[in-house]
Amino acid sequence: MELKDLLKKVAVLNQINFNEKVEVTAIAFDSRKVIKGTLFVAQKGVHVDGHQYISKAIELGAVAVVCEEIPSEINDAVIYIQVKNANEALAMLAANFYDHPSEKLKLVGVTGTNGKTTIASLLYQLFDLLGYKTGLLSTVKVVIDKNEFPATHTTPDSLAINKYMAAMVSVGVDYCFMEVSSHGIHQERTFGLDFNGGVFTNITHDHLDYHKTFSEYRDVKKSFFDHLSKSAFALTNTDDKNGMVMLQNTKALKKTYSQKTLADYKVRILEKSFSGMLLQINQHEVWVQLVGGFNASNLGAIYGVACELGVDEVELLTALSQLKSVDGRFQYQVSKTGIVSVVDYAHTPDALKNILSTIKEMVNSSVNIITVVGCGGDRDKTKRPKMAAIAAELSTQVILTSDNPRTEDPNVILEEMEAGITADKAYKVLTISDRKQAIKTACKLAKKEDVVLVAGKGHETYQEINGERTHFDDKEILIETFETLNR
Ligand SMILES: CC(=O)N[C@H]1[C@@H](OP(=O)(O)OP(=O)(O)OC[C@H]2O[C@@H](n3ccc(=O)[nH]c3=O)[C@H](O)[C@@H]2O)O[C@H](CO)[C@@H](O)[C@@H]1O[C@H](C)C(=O)N[C@@H](C)C(=O)N[C@H](CCC(=O)O)C(=O)O
Ligand SMILES: Nc1ncnc2c1ncn2[C@@H]1O[C@H](COP(=O)(O)OP(=O)(O)OP(=O)(O)O)[C@@H](O)[C@H]1O
Ligand SMILES: N[C@H](CCC[C@H](N)C(=O)O)C(=O)O
Ligand SMILES: [Mg+2]
Repeated sequence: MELKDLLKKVAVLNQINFNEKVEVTAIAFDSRKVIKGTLFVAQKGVHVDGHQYISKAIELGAVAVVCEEIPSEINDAVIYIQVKNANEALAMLAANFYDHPSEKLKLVGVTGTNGKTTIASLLYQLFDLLGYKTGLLSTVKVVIDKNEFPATHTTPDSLAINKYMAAMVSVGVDYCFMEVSSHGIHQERTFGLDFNGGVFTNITHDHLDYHKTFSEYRDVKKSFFDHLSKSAFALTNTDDKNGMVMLQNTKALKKTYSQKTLADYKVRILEKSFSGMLLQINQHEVWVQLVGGFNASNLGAIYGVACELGVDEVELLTALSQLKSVDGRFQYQVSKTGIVSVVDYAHTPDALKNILSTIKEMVNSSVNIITVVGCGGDRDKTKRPKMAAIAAELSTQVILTSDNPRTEDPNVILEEMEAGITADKAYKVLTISDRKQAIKTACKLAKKEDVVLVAGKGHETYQEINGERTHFDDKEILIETFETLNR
């Protein structure tokens, strides 16, 4: 593609050696991926400044460089383009390179601390059931119609987003549902995408290592709605105290969903059990196979999105009742001696509180709830004591364990979790750093009808220790353990 076409709508401050006819064959923001004919975008990252790799990129064949600061030494054979914000420039370049695929899809983004994967994946299932070709960008996987690809991020970089969306367009995908993480918004990964709608789930404690304050984290989420267009809809959860804040400055059509207050999409739980819930959504009754108050809320959002996208209500209700739980989100099984085990991706204080409250509401008071939980390394440290305290408050017994220690010492993470346990709860808490042993111990402690909750990893099939990932699957270990124990 010629450079002039690639640069459309990119806010250029300055150019050196400019030649609009130069052919660009690829775009890269990582110097290690540069090949001959590439346009290299230098981004200021969290760890290093991409500007220091400009010469490496040129060595490998970059013909043009987009950067925020022009280097002091210039190569006459290379074009330098200065921009104010390299992340935004990358997003525009990617959209131009792939011919604006987001404009050719009906695209809905889901943001919030918890529920993004659940809502986006269930929307994928729903529209697939309704017979549409559908795409999904989620924490668990990327799906292009029926083809699945592993996900690297909740919200991939803008180049990958546009590439995936172009692939969706090329196979005739109509609808695309994507998770929009706060990192994604802050790093402009979603900049310039043409959203038909946005959904806000909730905002609670997470990622305060990255965003520093809660209000900064909230404002980043809000900026997603600030940028929606007039023809899009903005659907918010008014049960969250920041729900209406998200819509304050949006030009989009404002819509609400709620379990507690009057809303455009109002949900009530009429009946609940481990096998599903009877819901009332806007005067319609529907039996769903998902459980938990938070899923009733998620289904309110899904119903709202489908209605805003024009799906027929009768068709919608039938399809809603067919939705199956998402991988690693409240996945439960019952052992042959009647012990219930639940695997859930709850890795924030709020999610852990919700999942435990949901379990408590569904069992009688004689049932023991044994929770196995850890906190990830190189992530927000302030959630550690909070998650341990919640587990101890709402469980009969707690086993604190490891969850992707990454580059941190697992024992230090566990000490930081233990700091949240008050003396009166200490009797019910064990610490077993080895996650497999922790799960096995929980299974041994459980009796008929007791519930073993293994929280934090959900769909993940690895444990990351010191940068190395080894196979680890909570569900597999539960099955294996119950089999070996013959319980
Ligand atoms: C903290 C964070 O968000 N980091 C993301 C960021 O990396 P970074 O800022 O650390 O990059 P860096 O290493 O400082 O490098 C800066 C620049 O130099 C370039 N570089 C670097 C080295 C080199 O040799 N050559 C070169 O050109 C890099 O490509 C980059 O453009 O930009 C990278 C490229 O887009 C991302 O892959 C990376 O995600 C990392 C892997 C990550 O773990 N991100 C997590 C925290 C994240 O984004 N999570 C959210 C969801 C969380 C949630 O909702 O729960 C997500 O959307 O997945
Ligand atoms: N609407 C909700 N409100 C609160 N908790 C929820 C909600 N939906 C799901 N959860 C809980 O939060 C956990 C994570 O849910 P989910 O994976 O859908 O969130 P996410 O926003 O995609 O998270 P991530 O940012 O890590 O990708 C679930 O396993 C469940 O315990
Ligand atoms: N998207 C979240 C996932 C956390 C999952 C948990 N298992 C962990 O590894 O900390 C993050 O990257 O912070
Ligand atoms: Mg997710």
